[in-house]
Amino acid sequence: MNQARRGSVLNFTKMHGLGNDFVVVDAISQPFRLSTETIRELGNRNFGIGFDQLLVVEPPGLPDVDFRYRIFNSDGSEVEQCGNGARCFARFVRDQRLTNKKIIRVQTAKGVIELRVGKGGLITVDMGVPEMNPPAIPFAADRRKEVYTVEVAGQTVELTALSMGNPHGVLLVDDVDTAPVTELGPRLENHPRFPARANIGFLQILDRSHIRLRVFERGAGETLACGSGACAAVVAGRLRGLLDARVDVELRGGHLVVEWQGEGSPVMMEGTATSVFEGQVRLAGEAQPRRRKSPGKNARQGDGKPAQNRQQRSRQTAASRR
Ligand SMILES: N[C@@H](CCC[C@H](N)C(=O)O)C(=O)O
Repeated sequence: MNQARRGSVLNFTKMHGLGNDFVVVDAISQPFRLSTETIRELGNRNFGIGFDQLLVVEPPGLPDVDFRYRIFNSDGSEVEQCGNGARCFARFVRDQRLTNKKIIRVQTAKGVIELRVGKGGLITVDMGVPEMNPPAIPFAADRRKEVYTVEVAGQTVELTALSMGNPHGVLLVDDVDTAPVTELGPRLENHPRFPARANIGFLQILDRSHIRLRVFERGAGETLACGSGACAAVVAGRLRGLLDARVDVELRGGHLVVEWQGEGSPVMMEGTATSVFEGQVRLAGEAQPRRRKSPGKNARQGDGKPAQNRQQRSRQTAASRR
């Protein structure tokens, strides 16, 4: 096997959706394979680049699909869904000229999602049909309910459990500013009733079409916004009979519009995607095998760690919101 010199360079783009921030990597045009440890190091805000999620663009493995979309939390875990990431993914593949389509079909670990690039840079994501069946979430319960009681930290809380492709628990609170996000968030994320862990949303209803939301994300902690969490919150509010079909969701980092017509319908989410800068990181450790001239469909390249003398070049420093 040919070996490139140690310390290969990985090109990336730093992006965010309402402050939920991402490092996005094109794994079609460059070799990419990172260990869990390296992803954690790159995600570290003090010693790495810093991100809530790492998003990887790969060639699709299915017909009639444009790309494969892989998502890693900053703790290194690979997950099924990321709503804000999906909007950034759509903007990234167009900015990088990997496609010029306005409707982009993307393969995720939980099926195919569709991204639509609209006017003014707004991107709409069809997040799929929410799943409320406990084993499919997964959530430990003998039957489906709209509201479950859960014992946590010596108290009983009520939550709605559902999957948006990834697992969510949603609690109703009077005021998100005083909600026990950092106390209950990590405990519920790791609660035994969520065997795959979960994202925990704290939902405040302002009126039937306006909510406020904070989300303690699985594998990333509290983020400024969570797209799948916003969808889960609207579904939870609708299941409880508290919300209309189209809802403005106010998160700490900005607003999203989420629409759900009800049982059996997909959830639609609309919002912005922002590109912040492009950079390079030099990866030390394991040598990166050279990419062959015509890589096979599933070709994967070596493993690497961020080097001590990491270089990041900022080619575009001003954030450009579209
Ligand atoms: N920030 C995301 C969700 C990312 C994945 C999540 N932390 C999980 O583990 O399921 C979003 O915008 O949906």
